[in-house]
Amino acid sequence: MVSSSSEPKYPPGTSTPFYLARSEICVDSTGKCIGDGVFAGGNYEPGSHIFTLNRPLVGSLDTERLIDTCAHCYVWTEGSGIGSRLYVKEGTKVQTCAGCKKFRYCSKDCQNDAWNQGHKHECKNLRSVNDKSVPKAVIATMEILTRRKHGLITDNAWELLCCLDTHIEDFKANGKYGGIELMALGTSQLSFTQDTFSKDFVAGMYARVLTNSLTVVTPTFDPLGIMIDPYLCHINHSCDPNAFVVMDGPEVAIRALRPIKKDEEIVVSYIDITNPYSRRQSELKARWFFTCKCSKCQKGPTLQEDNWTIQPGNLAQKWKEVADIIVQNENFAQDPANYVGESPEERRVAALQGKAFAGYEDVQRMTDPHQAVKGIEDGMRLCHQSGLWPVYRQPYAAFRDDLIVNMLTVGNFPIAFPQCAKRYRYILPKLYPEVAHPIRVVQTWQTAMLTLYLASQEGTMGLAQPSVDFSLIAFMLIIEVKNVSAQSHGENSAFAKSVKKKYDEIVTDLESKLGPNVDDFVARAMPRQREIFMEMADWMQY
Ligand SMILES: C[S@@+](CC[C@H](N)C(=O)[O-])C[C@H]1O[C@@H](n2cnc3c(N)ncnc32)[C@H](O)[C@@H]1O
Repeated sequence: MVSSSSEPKYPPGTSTPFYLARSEICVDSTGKCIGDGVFAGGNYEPGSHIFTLNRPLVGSLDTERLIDTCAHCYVWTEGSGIGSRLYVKEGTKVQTCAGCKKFRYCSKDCQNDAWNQGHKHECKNLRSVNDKSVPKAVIATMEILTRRKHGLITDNAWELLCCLDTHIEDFKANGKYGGIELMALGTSQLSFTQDTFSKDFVAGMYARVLTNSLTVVTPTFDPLGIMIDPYLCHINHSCDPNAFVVMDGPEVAIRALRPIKKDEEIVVSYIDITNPYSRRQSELKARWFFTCKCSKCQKGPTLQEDNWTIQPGNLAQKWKEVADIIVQNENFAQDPANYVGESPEERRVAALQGKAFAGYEDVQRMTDPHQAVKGIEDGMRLCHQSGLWPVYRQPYAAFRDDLIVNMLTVGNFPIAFPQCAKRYRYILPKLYPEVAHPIRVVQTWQTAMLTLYLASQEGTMGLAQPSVDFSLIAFMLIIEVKNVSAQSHGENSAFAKSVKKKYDEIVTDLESKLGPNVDDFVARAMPRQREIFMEMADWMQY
């Protein structure tokens, strides 16, 4: 293995300096630093851009996304029918590569660029497995090996990639190494690189992909696949991050969430940091093999993520009985991820929490939105009726996000809308206190576009009341997003531009109706519409 030095290394083509160096976060049990991290080369204000890479070294789409997403620029051609993905050009379609019949591209340019960047060496190989589904981590590893073999990965990038920890010993300890060796064998054959890389080296690279990849996302954070990059993959985790990753097509930007001082380590979140302490710790240990000691984790289960609405001892009799049945039949209460405490009351709550998270995981695997809605509603009822969950505690809040997405998919806008209002009022400010937090921004945008859609419908689908002006509520939300999208996504991002375009359209429309008095009208009417929208947050019982 190539050892990394603490000497700063700047990636070519980045617009703002950052550097890689020994991280004080990654330490072994004796406190010795054992890993690298990415450090700020300058001071950064919240919402400012730290650096951008034109594209990650390698990206690999989820199997389900191979059919509707460009394998080069990652434009996802499906998705929201209510317009929250306005940054996708109308009519964008993908066409299958005639060679491999596996990847699809949205244009000749994308196909040609992908060909030159490595697909020409992989196309034939992929064709041989055309009718079989190949795991994305295998495809990513295959691309890394093939591209290095053909001189398409520089020595510097290769050295940095090889510095990343394989966690082989951890995989041996958790019994998963056998599976890794098997996958590595398949990857070697698929990449035709047996003459270049040993079996063990390929297993190490495959393991690196498993433990170092980041998620490829759309600008509205729909997950599309995984990416590996020698620079990005050096960024360490914190449950209290000072930066976030945002994508604009293939471009990956790191932006500041909080003030970052020169030489401070840049940290992002690998997981959903709105989860309770024990769940975060378990997930990080299981997937990335470390114990998080960030400022938030050091406070243990004492922060808002771990709040319950009632004390475990005050659970209603009916829910005690439900919990006891779960304790007898499932092992949720023993799972450290659900840990609440040792007393019988706390173990009951742990069992209910485990049941809720298991239900949430089941929903993630469901492809039929009607079936998913049923699973989501069961989960939300458990969280609400047990009286334990505040609306912002997970997985209650995550169930609501999924409910909104699925209600939009099945066209049930009269339910989706008040749920969006509830999320906007009670959940987003709590979970994402920074107004330019990208998740808060895209979820507010989703609500804005739904409201605009409702404004365009005759009778507003039964939601209309004489005092409600859906157009104005939509305009209010659009203004809010427009004011922060440069911080969350970057001024020149396709997302920020699509928001600005929609804002301009609405202003033009209002001017045509109201003449030059738009500002007066908005200033007069908006506060009342905001109040009405806030009242709508209480329309749904849960
Ligand atoms: C994507 S890599 C980050 C780069 C890594 N530090 C290195 O030098 O290879 C992920 C790995 O870094 C380590 N890591 C990341 N964040 C950490 C943290 N907050 N505390 C301890 N180790 C961490 C873990 O070993 C994890 O599996």
